Amino acid sequence: MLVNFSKMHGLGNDFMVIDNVTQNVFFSPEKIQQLADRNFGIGFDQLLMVEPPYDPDQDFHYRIFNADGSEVSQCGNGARCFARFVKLKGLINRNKILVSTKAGKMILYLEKDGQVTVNMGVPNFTPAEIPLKANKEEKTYIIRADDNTHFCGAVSMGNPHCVLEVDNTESADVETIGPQLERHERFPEGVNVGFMQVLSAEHIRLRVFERGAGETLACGSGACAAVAIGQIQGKLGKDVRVDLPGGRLRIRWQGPGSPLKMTGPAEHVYDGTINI
Ligand SMILES: N[C@@H](CCC[C@H](N)C(=O)O)C(=O)O
Repeated sequence: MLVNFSKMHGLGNDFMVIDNVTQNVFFSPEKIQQLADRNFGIGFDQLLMVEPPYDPDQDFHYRIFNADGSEVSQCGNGARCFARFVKLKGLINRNKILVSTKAGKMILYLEKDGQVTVNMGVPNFTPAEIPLKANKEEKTYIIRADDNTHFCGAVSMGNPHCVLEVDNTESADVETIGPQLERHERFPEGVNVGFMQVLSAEHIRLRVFERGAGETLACGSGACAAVAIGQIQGKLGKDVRVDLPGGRLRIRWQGPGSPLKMTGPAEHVYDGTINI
């Protein structure tokens, strides 16, 4: 069977994107791992499947799979690439796109300057809904791993995130602490781990060790999580520039109860066909 796909990226967080509106493609977790392999496959952090809407008031449904084959409910950089993809492929001709994911509904806007803005919904700090094992909601949780104590904020952006403040993202021990917290027993579904350096109330640096993919050049939902957590901890303002290894995002959040907005680029790299 021949499968058409596009290779895309959002700030170097890269994707294989499949139109499952006009095709009928199914991959097992093992097949996804094989395709994600950077030496033996196409190579990507996440696979994005664009599907017909499950709900009549939406334009599309969008499924997300990590490089390890696990299906997840949110991907911020992927959402921007999804919006660019459906327009590029003529699946829609509007600049406002309504989409559902496993996490709920999102609204995406293709901006005149080529950037994409995503309404990421309301950040959810309720421990059971992140999910995080905790007796009560806190701004900062103390988590012990391998004789080390970590102070981190936690939030669901439709997927689970914890964020640690560091003095310098360049020297942060992302490779050790990332995997320790990713599968920590306090996070029953695993967690994406952000390392945030606060430069000012309007500017942070961020590295993210992603659940199911390892450290990526950028994580959109991770950037949203860092700003939401930084704001409730009193460190950040309402409009924040987030510098990730792959580039910059703008995150705007009016505070608890409001939806958070992310703006950034979405790039098409090439189209391909594989014989499965
Ligand atoms: N790269 C993404 C997040 C992808 C999913 C994540 N690894 C998870 O397991 O929740 C983004 O840009 O948000």
